[in-house]
Amino acid sequence: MANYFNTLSLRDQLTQLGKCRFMDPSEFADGVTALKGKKIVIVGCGAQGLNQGLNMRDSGLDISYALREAAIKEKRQSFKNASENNFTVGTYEELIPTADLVINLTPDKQHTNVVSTVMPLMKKGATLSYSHGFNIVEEGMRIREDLTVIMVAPKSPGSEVREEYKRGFGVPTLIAVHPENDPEGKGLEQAKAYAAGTGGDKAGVLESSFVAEVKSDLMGEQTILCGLLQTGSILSFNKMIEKGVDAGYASKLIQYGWETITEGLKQGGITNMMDRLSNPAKIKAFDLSAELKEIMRPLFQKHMDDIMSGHFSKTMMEDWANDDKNLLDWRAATGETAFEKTPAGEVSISEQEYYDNGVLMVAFVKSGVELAYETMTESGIIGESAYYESLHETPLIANTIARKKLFEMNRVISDTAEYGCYLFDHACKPLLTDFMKKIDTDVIGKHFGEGKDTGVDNVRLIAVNKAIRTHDVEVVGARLRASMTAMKPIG
Ligand SMILES: NC(=O)C1=CN([C@@H]2O[C@H](COP(=O)(O)OP(=O)(O)OC[C@H]3O[C@@H](n4cnc5c(N)ncnc54)[C@H](OP(=O)(O)O)[C@@H]3O)[C@@H](O)[C@H]2O)C=CC1
Ligand SMILES: CC[C@](O)(C(C)=O)C(=O)O
Ligand SMILES: [Mg+2]
Ligand SMILES: [Mg+2]
Repeated sequence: MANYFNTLSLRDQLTQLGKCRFMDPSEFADGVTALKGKKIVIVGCGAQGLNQGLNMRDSGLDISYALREAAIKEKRQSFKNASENNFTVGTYEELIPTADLVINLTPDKQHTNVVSTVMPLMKKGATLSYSHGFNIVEEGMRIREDLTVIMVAPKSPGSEVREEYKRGFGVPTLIAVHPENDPEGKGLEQAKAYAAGTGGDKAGVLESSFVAEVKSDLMGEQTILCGLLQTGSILSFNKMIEKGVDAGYASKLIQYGWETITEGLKQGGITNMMDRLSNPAKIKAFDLSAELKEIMRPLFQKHMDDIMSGHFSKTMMEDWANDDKNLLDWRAATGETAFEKTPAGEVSISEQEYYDNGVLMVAFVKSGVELAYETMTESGIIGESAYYESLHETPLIANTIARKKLFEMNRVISDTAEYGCYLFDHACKPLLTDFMKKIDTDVIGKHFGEGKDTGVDNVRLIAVNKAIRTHDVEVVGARLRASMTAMKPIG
């Protein structure tokens, strides 16, 4: 199998990378009708499998789970997830031949194996769906010509897919139809109905392509969403310990700080997050962020280049073939960091204190969101896609760190995201050595400017505010957030 993206002409690569249309809510007027009464079988019942299935069943669809025999016999977690929620569970042989739609929600590493096993069992004219297109785009998986191939990719961890649905909304979702597999022209209608079933249509759906989803998803998760939150956590914690800040306080500031400051991001973008700081702290965060952007830009560009060329997927697949040696070593090393091992102290930290004592964290978030957005859009990915994969999803990932630190983040995200996160973190930490030498507790651990003159130069403040507000991620973000709030909850 050859990397599908690399087999395309440059013109086709650019067309597919640039495919991105924000769909009008009226396009979802038929809801789940295109899948109503159809037999839907989900393969795998993990982070995405369970939560998407629960939402679709609550939306009136017929969902069951096909698991490998050993998982059923040994009553593994996937079996418990499905059976304890009263879903029908069966083997591939029992359920796949009956399915109109087979949804593959197993880890990306297993897709070639799973799809090769499932495909011969699928009935003629059925549909196969993915929530991430790695297998199609990076591995070049070829699917039987009579089958329709679609993608419905929630821009969120599975836990949030369910929580947002229960709140009456959903998470933004990318949908796509594989251009090589739409023999009956029904792919888009089915993908729309599936997105409506998960609640995605209530938060905004982009009609995209497998190529655009894969290249933007990999870039977001490796850099701002997971990689930089990991690097920022470890470096900020170590600095506070070096400077004598109480370990329990430092641990709590980081564990819950990302969630608190990115709540500001979620509500009103980088502008609002920065506006939560005092004027002098805002200017300091702006300057730190500019410095961070200069240092990290080549690393962000390397990640994007390696994702585009297929180098990233090639090296990750080599690790798969090597029994996940790098992944497992990096996972173990993360578990041994002082941040992971130090419990959050029983101290009270007010919402505002997370901003005032976490100016460096604000600078990390601003630099990472802007760099990820800039690097993606410079490579042909459309602003809306880049927004979802940078600014929009950062608070959702920050929520996972608040639950159980980096362990929880890396447990909840896909194995592909976890691998990319560690890869970035191991390259980024050494790059920031000199930068971190200059950092003191005024920007991490203590209140910035406490007891000092809070005056600022008006001209500088106006220039800083203008630069923050006119960044393209803010312009695109304000438009998308306005359309999300205009959408109605699930009826
Ligand atoms: N994690 C996330 O939040 C997101 C994930 N995605 C995508 O969703 C897909 C699923 O990822 P995710 O939910 O993280 O996966 P998980 O690792 O959470 O789920 C794994 C599931 O697949 C089953 N499984 C594992 N290995 C095999 C195998 N060899 N054969 C058959 N079944 C197997 C497991 O069951 P058992 O081992 O018990 O048999 C389990 O039910 C991926 O394509 C991912 O990129 C997209 C957006 C976000
Ligand atoms: C951010 C990681 C992700 O892409 C996701 C939750 O969207 C993943 O692969 O887990
Ligand atoms: Mg993703
Ligand atoms: Mg991903």
